Amino acid sequence: MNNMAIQDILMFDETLFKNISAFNPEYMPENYNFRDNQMEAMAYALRPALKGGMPSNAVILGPCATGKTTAVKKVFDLIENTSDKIKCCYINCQLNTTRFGIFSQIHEKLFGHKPPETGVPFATIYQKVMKNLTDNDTSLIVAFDDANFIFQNKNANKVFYDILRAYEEFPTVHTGIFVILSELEFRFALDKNVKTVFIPQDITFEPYSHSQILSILSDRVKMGFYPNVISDDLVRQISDYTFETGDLREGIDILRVCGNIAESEASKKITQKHLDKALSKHVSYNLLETLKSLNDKEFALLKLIVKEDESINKDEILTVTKVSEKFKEQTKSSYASFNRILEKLEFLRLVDTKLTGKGIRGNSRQIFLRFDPDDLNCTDINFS
Ligand SMILES: Nc1ncnc2c1ncn2[C@@H]1O[C@H](COP(=O)(O)OP(=O)(O)OP(=O)(O)O)[C@@H](O)[C@H]1O
Repeated sequence: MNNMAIQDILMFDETLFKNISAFNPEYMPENYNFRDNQMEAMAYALRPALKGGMPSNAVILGPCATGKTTAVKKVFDLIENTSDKIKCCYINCQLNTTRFGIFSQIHEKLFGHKPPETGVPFATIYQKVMKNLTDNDTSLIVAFDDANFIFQNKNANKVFYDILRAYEEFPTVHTGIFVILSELEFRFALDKNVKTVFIPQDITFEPYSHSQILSILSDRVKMGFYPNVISDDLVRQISDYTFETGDLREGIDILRVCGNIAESEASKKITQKHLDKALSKHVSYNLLETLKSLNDKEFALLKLIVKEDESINKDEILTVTKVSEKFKEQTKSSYASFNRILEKLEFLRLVDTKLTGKGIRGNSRQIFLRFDPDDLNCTDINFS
């Protein structure tokens, strides 16, 4: 392609998107329906803190993309616009799993900047945060989104105690936590980990019905595209697909991909052909996000498993021992470190392992991939 053609693409300013950010994962929809009961329950939990009392803790539970994060952020915004007596801090636990990391976020919320990364002990930051809350007579509510990631780090659940038991050292400080979880099994893990101090109420986000999905996607179309860019029939088809996958994010993302395909063909409308193309190259949004969240070593191990899995014969199995030896050779990691990384990949449901009944004391384990690497060919994730 010559430079002129590339410039044409960049300068081509006819767009189907009125607001392309309406299809971004972090977009805050103004029109937010179907979650009034849950948002009311959150408001009731937090209300005591407005009057100088102790807020209630809550577990916010529901499958992926049922609006939990959006609802919490909306309630937090409403609370902070109503009163300066409550500071609400939202933590993405995929990005912050250590006590220090989490308290850095709280520090930033209160002081407008993070503490230095090194040289300041955790206790100093903790004292500073709690003293600020005491001096200003403010309560602290912390929402832990995707809190299951915290259980990965053994020390991190101490952070729940750090927050919930603050009143023992700082008697006037009122604190509460919202724990956001998308799988019921983590609810039990949470009980096991912090039972003694954490007696939460459950706020449940049920999956959206077919008609609710259609309504949400139709709204998003109005926000994101110019009028008449996409027909009702196509939006209905995308809703059907979304209902089947059970993940609203997929539907929102397919709308965006359809728009991009139509635009790349200089079409003024999205057609059936564009939708078919979008669906044929669509890869699960969750899978992509999970893969992108891996650090270098985790990705290296996954890559090795993909490679080894491709190279074995149909009648062979891929064993943990074989992969661990190659991984140690490749990265000079210890066996403990390999095991930790493998556990994380299992936890993220990218791989699975099972005992084969063979090997020493029948302890040999087989590794399986839980996704098809070929599905990722048209993405920027590359295993080769
Ligand atoms: N009632 C709704 N109206 C409009 N958009 C919604 C609604 N519920 C969810 N969404 C949209 O769906 C996407 C996923 O929502 P959100 O991140 O709040 O879900 P979640 O339950 O926290 O998901 P996860 O458990 O995967 O983190 C976002 O783009 C959000 O804007």
